[in-house]
Amino acid sequence: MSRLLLPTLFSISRKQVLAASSFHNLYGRRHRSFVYWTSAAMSQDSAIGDSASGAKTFCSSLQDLSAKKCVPCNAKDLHPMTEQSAQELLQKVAGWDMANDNGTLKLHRSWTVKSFTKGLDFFKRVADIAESEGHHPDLHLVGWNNVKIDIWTHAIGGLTENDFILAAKINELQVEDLLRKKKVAK
Ligand SMILES: C[C@H](O)[C@H](O)[C@H]1CNC2=NC(N)=NC(=O)C2=N1
Repeated sequence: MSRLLLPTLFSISRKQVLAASSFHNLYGRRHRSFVYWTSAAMSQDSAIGDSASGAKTFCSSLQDLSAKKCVPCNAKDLHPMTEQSAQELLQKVAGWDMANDNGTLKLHRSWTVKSFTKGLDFFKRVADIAESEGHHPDLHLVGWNNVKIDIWTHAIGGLTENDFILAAKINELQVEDLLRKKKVAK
């Protein structure tokens, strides 16, 4: 990144980010990465409040979700993410879907495990992450070997970046030993 660009990038304020975003909304979305950056910046802001400069937001939005930490859900300026921002972040959590449950956006993913007890082992591995993040999923074990997980931020009745961070960390779990082998089509 050229030296000239770096200071300007690090001096971007939230207002400039929002102006740039509306510019892009008005004049088409030629640079998907920029739109991603803007929406991620806003969703990042909504998660941690107004950052003093775009720099912190800019840097953190480049960070991989699984390397980030969840913030306390009682943070006063935590707001539900817009469906558009959620769609952008959904691209970063492979295997997860988003559903609108009576107006509440939620993340959802399911797995087939080898046995009922392997399903409980799966829950334990997820629980360890949830406890360390202070952010918790809804866990379901149905039909004895189907693990289904829903994630949303209960405190605000919608999706925040916390939910995507938790989903990304669940995706990093080593669970191959618990999963039923996929049937190979003959
Ligand atoms: C203070 C602390 O952040 C809250 O009690 C947490 C606990 N875990 C949580 N998990 C989820 N998914 N949503 C919440 O609102 C939530 N709140």
